[in-house]
Amino acid sequence: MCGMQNSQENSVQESCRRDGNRKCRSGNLILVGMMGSGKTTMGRTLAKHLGKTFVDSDEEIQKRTGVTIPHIFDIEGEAGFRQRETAVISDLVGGENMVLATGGGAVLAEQNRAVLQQNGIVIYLKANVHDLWLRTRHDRNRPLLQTGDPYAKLTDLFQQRDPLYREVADIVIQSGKQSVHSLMLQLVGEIETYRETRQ
Ligand SMILES: Nc1ncnc2c1ncn2[C@@H]1O[C@H](COP(=O)(O)OP(=O)(O)OP(=O)(O)O)[C@@H](O)[C@H]1O
Ligand SMILES: O=C(O)C1=C[C@@H](O)[C@@H](O)[C@H](O)C1
Ligand SMILES: [Mg+2]
Repeated sequence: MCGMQNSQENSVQESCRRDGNRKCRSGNLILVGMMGSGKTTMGRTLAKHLGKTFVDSDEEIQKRTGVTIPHIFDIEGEAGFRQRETAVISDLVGGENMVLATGGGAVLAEQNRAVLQQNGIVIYLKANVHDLWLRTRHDRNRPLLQTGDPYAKLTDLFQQRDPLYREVADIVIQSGKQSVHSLMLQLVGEIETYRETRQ
């Protein structure tokens, strides 16, 4: 991290200390959004850039169970997976100075939405359905998209979830054709602006 980024991040943390609530003071940044919106990819890049710890709720579920997400869906169904997801999120949000990438369906549970909002600045990584489809079409690790028409499934999920992502988000950032790195730099600027307005 260069000196300028350090001083920028210090001033961000200083303004948040004055703010006094955990959302800001924890130093946590929480990414929500659809499958393929880039939460894992962007989360890793953002964490590295800001010197924060990167945590991913899907990865944590797989680590704890020792099996893949498709396997959990096979054995326990989506309902079983959601219970595990809620338990993992409620543990992970206790951390500090981290970037937390959530699973695409994390916002479905009201309990998750509440704890995400309370424990960090929530960023909705928004992408259009066509881009989501392009990014996920060759991947077999997303059980909800293993249907005859994943484009239609993504369209349905987007319609159902977009209001929930917007409800929980402090910042909404549109991801499109720009590189992950330039999107990350734009996001860093938006986080700084968000924190300044909370002084
Ligand atoms: N801004 C971007 N531009 C182009 N491709 C991207 C972008 N962000 C992510 N990708 C690509 O899209 C794919 C899915 O990204 P990623 O796994 O980060 O999504 P996710 O939001 O974590 O999905 P999930 O909710 O299923 O965990 C990856 O192949 C990644 O390289
Ligand atoms: O959008 C969803 O419901 C999901 C997204 C992934 O991150 C995983 O959490 C799982 O495949 C379910
Ligand atoms: Mg992910």
